[in-house]
Amino acid sequence: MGVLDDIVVGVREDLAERQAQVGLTELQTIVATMPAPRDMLGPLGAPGLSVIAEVKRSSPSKGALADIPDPAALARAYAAGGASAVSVLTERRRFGGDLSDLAAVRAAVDVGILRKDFVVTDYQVWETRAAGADLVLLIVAALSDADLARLYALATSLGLTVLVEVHTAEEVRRAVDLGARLIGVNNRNLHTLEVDIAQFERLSALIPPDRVRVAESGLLSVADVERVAAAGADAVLVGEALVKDGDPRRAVAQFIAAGTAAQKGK
Ligand SMILES: O=C(O)c1ccccc1NCC(=O)[C@H](O)[C@H](O)COP(=O)(O)O
Repeated sequence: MGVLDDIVVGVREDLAERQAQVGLTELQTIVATMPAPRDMLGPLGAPGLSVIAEVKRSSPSKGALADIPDPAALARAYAAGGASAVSVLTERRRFGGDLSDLAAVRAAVDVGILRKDFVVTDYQVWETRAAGADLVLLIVAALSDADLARLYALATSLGLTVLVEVHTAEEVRRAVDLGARLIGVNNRNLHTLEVDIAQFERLSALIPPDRVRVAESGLLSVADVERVAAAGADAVLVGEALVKDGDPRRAVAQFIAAGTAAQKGK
């Protein structure tokens, strides 16, 4: 069993506990009273490089990354630096996250919020919307075509923008066939945890130009961000480099400026 399969087993166990506490009907009642999510395709595809800045405490590949006692404060720094969206890892066992982090970030910033988790059921999509997220991640490698299509349709019907994550040429094909508007190339292989930022360079050309392209994972320096921006990234999703930086506001602003310049020079 690869790392991704292992993570999903734990996610399903934790999910069963939450479902026993809050039923689907209760979530649907909450959602019915909520304002519509922000549409994030426009901001992420706007001219210049957009940054999706992640709240990430730990990871299977690197272990503990940063104490983040106040996710809202970190999110405010990201937004002040110009981040278009904040990604909140809500998986508990491997990433030290929680849905309450997302709620705290929602209350603190007015930019888009991505729920970064391993979404494999309809319940999680409703839960994402009820928590106040604007975007949800669907990982192609974790889903059959039928599940991917059903979850995508549900999420879009709830007003969520879906970030469809791929890592191989075959997964790009599945994402494009699905009609995904926002496609993220994860430079990290979720079965082996190997990272290679050339993966974005290889797959970017396979994504039709009318889709918004996100380069995800392993972007640790300005040079890395410049590289993917020159290869066609409209946006980058960055965790480790930002949570380990003593000045996340400045780090986000620097990535935006460098990436935007690299897009123009390509
Ligand atoms: O980060 C991991 O080790 C990881 C392992 C298995 C599944 C997912 C994983 N990360 C989730 C993410 O997608 C990243 O947190 C995100 O792309 C940011 O990556 P980074 O900038 O490398 O922290």
